[in-house]
Formats: sequence, C-alpha cells, structure tokens
Amino acid sequence: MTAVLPAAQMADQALSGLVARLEQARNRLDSDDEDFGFLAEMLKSRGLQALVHVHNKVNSAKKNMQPVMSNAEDIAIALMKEIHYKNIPSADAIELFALLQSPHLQEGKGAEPIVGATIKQDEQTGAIIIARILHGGAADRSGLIHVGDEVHEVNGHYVVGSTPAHVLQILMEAEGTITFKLVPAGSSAHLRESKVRVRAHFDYDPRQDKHIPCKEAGLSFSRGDILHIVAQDDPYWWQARREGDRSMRAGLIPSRQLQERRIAASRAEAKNKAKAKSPASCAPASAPKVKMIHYDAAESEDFDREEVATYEEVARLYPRPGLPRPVVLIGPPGVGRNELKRRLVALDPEKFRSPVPMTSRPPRAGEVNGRDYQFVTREKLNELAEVGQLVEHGEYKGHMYGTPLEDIKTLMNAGYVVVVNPHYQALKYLRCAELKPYVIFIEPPPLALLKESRAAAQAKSTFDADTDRPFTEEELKKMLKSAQRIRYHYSHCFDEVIVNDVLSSAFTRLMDAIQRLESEPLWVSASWVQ
Ligand SMILES: Nc1ncnc2c1ncn2[C@@H]1O[C@H](COP(=O)(O)OP(=O)(O)OP(=O)(O)O)[C@@H](O)[C@H]1O
Repeated sequence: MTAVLPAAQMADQALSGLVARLEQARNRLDSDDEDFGFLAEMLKSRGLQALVHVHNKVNSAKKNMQPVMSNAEDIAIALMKEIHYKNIPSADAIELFALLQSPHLQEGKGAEPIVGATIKQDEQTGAIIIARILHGGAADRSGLIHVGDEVHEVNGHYVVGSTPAHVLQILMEAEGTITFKLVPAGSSAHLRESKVRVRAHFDYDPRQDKHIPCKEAGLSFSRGDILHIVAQDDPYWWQARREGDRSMRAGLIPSRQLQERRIAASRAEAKNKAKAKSPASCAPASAPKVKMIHYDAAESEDFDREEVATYEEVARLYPRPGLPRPVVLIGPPGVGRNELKRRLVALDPEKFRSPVPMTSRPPRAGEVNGRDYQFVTREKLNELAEVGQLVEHGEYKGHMYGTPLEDIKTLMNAGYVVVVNPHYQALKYLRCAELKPYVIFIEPPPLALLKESRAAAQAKSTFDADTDRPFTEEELKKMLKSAQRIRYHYSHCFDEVIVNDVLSSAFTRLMDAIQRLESEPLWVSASWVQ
C-alpha cells in the first residue's frame, strides 16, 4: 500500500494546494470517485513528496552555486577541447569529459573579491586558507588578515572541512559587517608593499584575460600608464595600482615573466600563420621603394627588432639646474619637426641649441663651416660612425652626413637645452643615462586636417629636396602611414606626443612641455637615476 500524508502535513505548498483544489472539485463535479481517489492518493504519496522535495532542493542549491574561480568555465572548455582532440583518450579522461559536459557544471557566475581577498583549499590538509590579499582592499585595510591564515568561521558559520564555494556562498549572502575567525599563519607571510614603479608598454583589460585567477580583481591599464607594483611575490600575477591612486585597492596584473611569455607565444603563432600562408619560396611582391632619406639606413630592418616591451622600471627625475635634458623630436618625414626646432632656436638662441651636422660634401656658396655644417672628410665621418659616435648618419647624393654624439653632450654640459630632430633609429644612441633625453613624438593630424593646414600655410614638401612644391596627397598619406609605424614600434620611448595640427598651437604645446621638463619631476627609466 502507498504511504499517504494528510494535506496539512505536506511540506510543499504547491502540492498541498493542488490536493485541496482536488477536494473542492470532487464536491462540485459529478465524476468517478475512483479516478479522484487515485489522483488524490498519488499527489499525497510519500514517493511524490520525496521527489518534489529533491527537485526543490536541487533548484535552490543551483541558484546559490558559485564557481571557485571566475575563469572556471574557460578552464573547463579548454580541458574539454584537450580531451576532445586526443586520439585515444583514457577512461578517466572520458569520464571527466562527461562530468564537465553535465548541465549543472555548465552554469556559473564570477566570484566577487568581496572582502579584497581570495581563498583556496590547501591540497594536503583540506583547510580553507587565504590565498591572496588585494592591496588596499577591505582585508588589507583591516590589517588583520594575512596570506596563509586558516579560515575557521565566517559570520558565525563554522567552515572547517567545507569548500571554498561554501565560504563564498556565505560571503555572498552576508550583509553589513563580515566577521572571520582565523588561525594566523606564520608572520613571514605578512605583506610588505614594494616601492617599484613601472611604465606599462601595453594595454591590459582583465575582462579579456582568460587566465586571470579572478577577473573582478584585475586592474586595467593603458600603454604609458605609470603603475605602482605593490606585490611581486607571485611569479605570474603581480598586484598594482595606478600611480597616485591610493584610494583604490590594488588589482592583479600579469607579471613581466607572464607577459613576455604571452608575447613570445603570440609572435610564434603569428609567424606560423604567416608561414602556412606563404609558399615555400617567393620573390618580393614589388621592388623595394626608393626613398629619400638624409641620414639613415633602410627603415625596414629596424622594424624587425625582437625587443619585448612589457614593463619598464621607472623613477622620478627632478630637474637638474644647469643640466637641462635634451629635447628629441621624433616623427615621420615632413611632419614639421624642423620647423618646430627652428622656431625654438629663433625664440631664444641663448637657451635652445641644435648641434651642427657634419658633411663630406664641399661647402656651397655662402655656407659657413661650423654654422651651416661642419665640413669634414668622408674618412673622419666613417671613423666616428664605426665607433658609434654618430647619432645618425647616411649617404645622400654621393655625400656622407652625420650628427656627432659628442657635440650634443658638449652643448648640454654648457647648459643649453639641446633640440634635435633625428631619425627614430637615433633613439638607440640618444636614450642613455648620460643624456637622459626627453622624447617627443610629433604626430600628423588626420588626413583632412593635415591637407587643410599644410595647404593654408603653403607648406613645402620635404620628400623631394630639389623642388619647391607643396606636398602631394600621396606624400601626406605616406606621412600618416609612417607615423603609425613609428608609433607602433617606438611608443615605449616617447615621453610625450604632440599633434602638429595648427602650427602655432603645436608650438605652444611644445613650449608647455619644455616648461614642465624644467620645473617638475618626471618619470624616467630607473637605471638613469641610480
Ligand atoms: N602645422 C603645420 N601647418 C602647416 N605647415 C606646417 C606645419 N608644420 C610644418 N609645416 C610646414 O611643412 C613643411 C615641412 O616641415 P619640416 O621641414 O619642418 O618637416 P620635417 O619634419 O623636418 O621633415 P623632414 O624630416 O623630412 O626634413 C614646411 O614647409 C613647414 O613650414
């Protein structure tokens, strides 16, 4: 016989409601008692009660289920892919695949770093321990919670022997003050805030990072941002906050080691893709372009450098009276660097100076040695080039040209603000502790404005030294393309970017930058300051 419960004792309200309705309907309807009896008995049966109870339990548990890490889903997918592509997966792998595929493992929501700390389960003891404290977060500010501490109670709930997911659930449901009962770890685990500052040379968005332990704990930043690295104890995930932003808690960022690995891996992937696309041997698609360059070698070779720019350690450099930092104007050919330099020197020749270049060509009528050029022999220029004493050099129409490094140093030590506008390749000679240059990238404005401003000022093309004509649209487009390439490969060397749209405004911005250089401490490579 089926065990039957009276309606009043039924735990599920919906089910007991249904039974009550059934009794009412029975009185009103003239139907078979047997059918009603059967239905009522089934609804009241212990078996159905138990089934509904289990169903409700599973549903409510599902609502509160939280993955331990926010990237749990990505890890599961990666694992499933790995198993899927294995030729002969083991029985364990097949079982794991089935488990990961089951519906209750396919749902999940990110775990919030509610108290500014993450927890993990000790693999050996099973204890719940504090895995990471986010600098500046609630846990850090309390000063009472430390990495390695064992969690015994959360808001009065005894959690020894339970799982991180359970602890997380308690935290998610908590309102107001959260109390922990912790067994402290050894004092060696206490956090010490590092003093390291770095300049980031890449953009980072934790929301796009599949591997960060907790997306919500990540810190986003852009290329050029100065970051205060507060903890480097984890080899893969550093903790940082944006410089000067003491109000916020620190966030996770990829360590240098991790970022370098990522860059190397994506480069290798790109190389493989390119290899797969191109036939085994092929001739260049077109003949190399002939470009008029005053001093430098071919630019293509310089863009192939394997340097990996991730973080550069920086320190503040205070203005040094009597020893101004040289100003280096970098930019694409024709953008107006010469014009800006000329204006600076014209404005105050006693303050701004530019080294006089050397040339092996004979002087033209009216040219003065030491003012227009230093007229020297080709041998002399070659000699200086060989020992790395020319910041840039090259051939033009059968003659050699070059700018001596020593002349820049002499002018700087004499107290002048040296202004140079070399080819970007010269940065490798100029960016040194001895000179500590301030590098400004002069950028062209978008094409429409570039065309308009150059036409309005009757600007002269620098692409063809022998004619006195305006820039062609083709040349302006080349200028923009070249700017893009320089920015892409050298932006880690720029201290400032000035868009040369309206010449007078660009010049004002240049003067403002120089004013800051003379009056404010600025971030430079840490190796220049030590
Ligand atoms: N913002 C501007 N608006 C209008 N004309 C400009 C502007 N900036 C520069 N020019 C003009 O553009 C021309 C090229 O400038 P400039 O000679 O300074 O280029 P450059 O960057 O030194 O080029 P290159 O490196 O090829 O020698 C000049 O006639 C200059 O007066």
